[in-house]
Amino acid sequence: MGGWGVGGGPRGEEAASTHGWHRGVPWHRGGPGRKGTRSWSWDGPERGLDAGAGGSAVPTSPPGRTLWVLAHFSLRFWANRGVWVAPSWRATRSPPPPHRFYEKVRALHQDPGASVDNPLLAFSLIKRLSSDWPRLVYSDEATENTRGTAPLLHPGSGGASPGPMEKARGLQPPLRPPPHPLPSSPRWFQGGTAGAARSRGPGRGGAGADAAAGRLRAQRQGHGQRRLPARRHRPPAPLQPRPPRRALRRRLLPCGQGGLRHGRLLPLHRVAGGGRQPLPPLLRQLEPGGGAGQPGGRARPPRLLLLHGTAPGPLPSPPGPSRGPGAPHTLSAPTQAGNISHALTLSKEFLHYDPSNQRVTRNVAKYKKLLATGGDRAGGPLRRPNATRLQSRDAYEELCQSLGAQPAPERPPHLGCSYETNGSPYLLLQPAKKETLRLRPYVALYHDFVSDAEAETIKGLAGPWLQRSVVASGEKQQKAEYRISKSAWLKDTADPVVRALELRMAAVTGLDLRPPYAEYLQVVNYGLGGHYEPHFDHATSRKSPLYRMKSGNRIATVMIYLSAVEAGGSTAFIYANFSVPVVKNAALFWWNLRRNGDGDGDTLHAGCPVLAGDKWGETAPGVTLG
Ligand SMILES: O=C(O)CCC(=O)C(=O)O
Ligand SMILES: [Fe+2]
Repeated sequence: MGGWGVGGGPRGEEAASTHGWHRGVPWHRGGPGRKGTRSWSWDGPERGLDAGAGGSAVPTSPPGRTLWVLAHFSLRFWANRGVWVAPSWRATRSPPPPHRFYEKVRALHQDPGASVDNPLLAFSLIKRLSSDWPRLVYSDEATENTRGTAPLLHPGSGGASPGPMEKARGLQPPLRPPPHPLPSSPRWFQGGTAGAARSRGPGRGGAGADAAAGRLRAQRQGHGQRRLPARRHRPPAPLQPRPPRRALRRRLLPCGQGGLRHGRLLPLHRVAGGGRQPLPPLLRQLEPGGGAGQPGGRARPPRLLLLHGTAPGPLPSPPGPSRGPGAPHTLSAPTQAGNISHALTLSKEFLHYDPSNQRVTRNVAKYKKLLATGGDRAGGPLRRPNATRLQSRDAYEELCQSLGAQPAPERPPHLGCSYETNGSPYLLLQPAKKETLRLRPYVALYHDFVSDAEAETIKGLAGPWLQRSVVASGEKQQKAEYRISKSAWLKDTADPVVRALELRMAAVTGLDLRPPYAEYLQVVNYGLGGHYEPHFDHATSRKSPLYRMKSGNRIATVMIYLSAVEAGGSTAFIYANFSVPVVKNAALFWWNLRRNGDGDGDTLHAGCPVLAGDKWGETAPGVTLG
């Protein structure tokens, strides 16, 4: 005990026991507001019985219940055929639509009362506001309820002369779904929730969670026996796997079992160049604190950063406070999510209340032009073609559900834990604690690679500069739906801690991380549901701009986990069929290229959706051998 390995701990079992803890809001069996099923749903009676003093008129004794159900359905039968049922009866005997509506509202109001500091509750709250409430408000029950209660509220509506309330307010039109997603459900959140849902985390779909748990159980019983989907283009067999260069003979240590729990994750990314893309005018317009079109606005660092650039510029100064009265910052959310038509709707609504706002007036003109010219489609987040049909998707989802490291199918003697100096004087006094996780592809985890203080420093330095992460898309860098996170780049001159980390990484890996051989460190932050779907870190096409960079293709990646996460967030190696849990302060290392310089197809990997917590990482894709 007291060891520091992750390779064979009981994490999978822990994960399984907590899996599926969250069933979301208890909706009706027939689904919210689904036509055809709702009048035959048993939810009304069942909920009435369960609810006790919750206001239900449903009898609790079996004969009474049977009678109630018969009366209930015959009432529905005749009501559906237009036969009048006395409003007073309906009002006192739980008429189905208001009853169901009431139950739904009540279910949504059920709250354990715990603090939203708990990330799971925070997620559940956001989900409730984002998707559950709109579903309820625009449900069939709500519509029927409105219609059904209109005669009660407006006694004159049945006859020729309108009642007093009708006169004042007019007849209520039936509610319709909103033309666009509500402001509370920006795409980034939907992307995040989708990611989390794929991992069967918080959310509805208990059946999915059960199935996932079942798969997980089966998987635990046959360690690493899962069948992977066939690969289309299997790259040539790798040359001998190689540990980092100049590895000295090492003493293998037993890796402690279960000594580590899901930890904090701090990946370090380093990106060559670090140049920045000019802010698209549209975004600059909406930029809080200045930018084009903001008289007197201080020059702001651009919001979009290039993953690869040419001339690293100085670290920009932190964002200043918002300027301009009533700057509609919230409007930038749909714009940045690529939903220009929604941004247009919101901006028009904004102008309704503040017609003199010049900035929003200009934006409205811009959005209209963008929509007319199709420019909105060009700027939206990148979607992966046939993403749902990716061969690797099932394996990705399974690995992410397992929430931890899978034991290697075989445990050759060279897998395990060791102290390493790698021939570096930097490591003589404090050797690196290395856990070799896999040989093909070569993946190692260096435990306690950074201290808590260093992790906090890095997060503090990067925090003000975090922007939505981008991916390479041809010559450009673009936001992508399959990468939901924020990132910032750190030059080694930003702080002595950054420089120290670079030296440590160089010592441990034997790679030269000085410019122009490596990219800047990239700090990544994943919120709830944040994820990075399966990808390669190296360029897979000769046409990629990576090949034209001085540094060449990315030979290896180091990722430091800077924070712990409560659930999810593992780094999954899809083809290699294992995932590494987030271990705070540890650094994950893998080679992206084979010895001959070809990309290693076995390194397809992903950042699993974060289910609870906040995942920070710093990555450094090294690009040349030292
Ligand atoms: O977050 C992770 O676990 C993986 C991140 C990653 O692969 C990347 O940033 O390239
Ligand atoms: Fe990656």
